[in-house]
This record gives sequence, structure tokens and C-alpha cells, in this order.
Amino acid sequence: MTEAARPSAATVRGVYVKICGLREPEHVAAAVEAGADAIGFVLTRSPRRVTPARARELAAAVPPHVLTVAVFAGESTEEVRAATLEAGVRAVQLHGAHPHEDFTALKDLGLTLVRAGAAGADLRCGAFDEDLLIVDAPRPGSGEPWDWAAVRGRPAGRWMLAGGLDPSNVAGAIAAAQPWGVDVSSGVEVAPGVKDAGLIRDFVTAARTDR
Ligand SMILES: O=C(O)c1ccccc1NCC(=O)[C@H](O)[C@H](O)COP(=O)(O)O
Repeated sequence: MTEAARPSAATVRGVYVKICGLREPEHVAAAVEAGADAIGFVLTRSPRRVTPARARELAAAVPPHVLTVAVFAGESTEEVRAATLEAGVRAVQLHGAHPHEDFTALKDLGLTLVRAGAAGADLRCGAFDEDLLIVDAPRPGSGEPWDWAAVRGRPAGRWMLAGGLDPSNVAGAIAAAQPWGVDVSSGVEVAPGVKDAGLIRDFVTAARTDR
């Protein structure tokens, strides 16, 4: 595991929190100030998509203890490599049906590798040589809740729960699934692709509230 994937001080006192799909500097700042451990920039087809150049601008303002993640889904490893290097982030997230070979092909970047997919996939973090695993809804970024409790005890290692989480349900979802971390996008938005600083703060607080 790279240094960037190690839990921060915030993680020691609670679950690891990733806020995904950020597009504006004020929302990046809100996530950092709220104590997020990781923030994601979506570089694939999505209402949250940003260019690699925009991701680079946003990532430049992020302190080193917060992991910056470029999110892809279905692109070739050549495309992922080029966009990731242009964005200047410290982690790559491959969402969906990327084979093990794609992770192997990106290993030499020396970045934190994140594998993301629905609960039907291999749920052992590290099975594809990734550093972090996200167990998500069938449609990433849809904001659709699913049966989080169904995976309790099944994923192993550093895994984040995602899919339909928001400030009002994240504490219950953590209690139900017992993940190492959580990841959110729609649940901290007021419209698809439009984040809200207050919801970001509320989410981080709710995720870290003692249960
Ligand atoms: O967010 C997207 O639009 C997206 C599109 C394609 C692939 C991945 C995408 N998001 C990845 C994430 O890590 C999301 O945070 C995760 O799917 C949870 O989304 P949500 O249910 O909206 O909280």
C-alpha cells in the first residue's frame, strides 16, 4: 500500500470518508475542512465529469493528508494512465468490470489503486492487487440505496461502502454493514453534479458520530 492510502489521523477516530464527484473549489475546501480522508474527481461519463486539467486545478488545493482520486469506468489503461498523469492525483479508481490485468498494468504508476464495483464482485480487498475496495450499488453515482446489511462480514480488508448514502442514513448503514470506510456522491448534492457544502459537512459528521 502506498503512503497515501494509509489511514489519516481522522480515520483513527472513525471511519474513512471519501467524497466523490467534486467539481468546484468551494466544495473541495468544504470536504477538506470537514475532515474527509479522500476526494474523488470523475473523469468518465457522468454529470460530475471534469477534465483532467480541471481535476489538476482542484487537486492542487488539497493538502497531502487527503487522498485525491481520479475515477474511471471502462476506459483503456492507456487512457486511464494519460488522464491520471495529467490530473496529478494520487490515486486511481477503476469502477465496474475492469479485469485484474488493468490494475496490474497501472501498478507502475506508484499510486493508490482503488477497485469499485457492486456486491456480486470479488469482495476481498487486494484480490486484484488494489489498495482499497469500494462496494457500491449496481449503478455507480446513481444515489440508489441497496441492501447494505447483506454484505456485512463478507468484504475483507480496507473496504468502503457506497451507493445511496447521505447524511441521514450513513450512520445506520455503517452500523448495518460495518465497513472500514464510506464513499458518497449524490447524497451530498442538491442536483446531479451540484454539491452542497453543508451536506458535505453533515455527511462527514454523521459518518464519524459515535454509535
Ligand atoms: O459518480 C458518478 O457519476 C460515477 C459515474 C461512473 C462511475 C463512477 C461514478 N462514481 C463513483 C463513486 O465512487 C460514487 O461515489 C459511488 O458510486 C456512490 O455514488 P452515490 O450513490 O451517488 O453516492
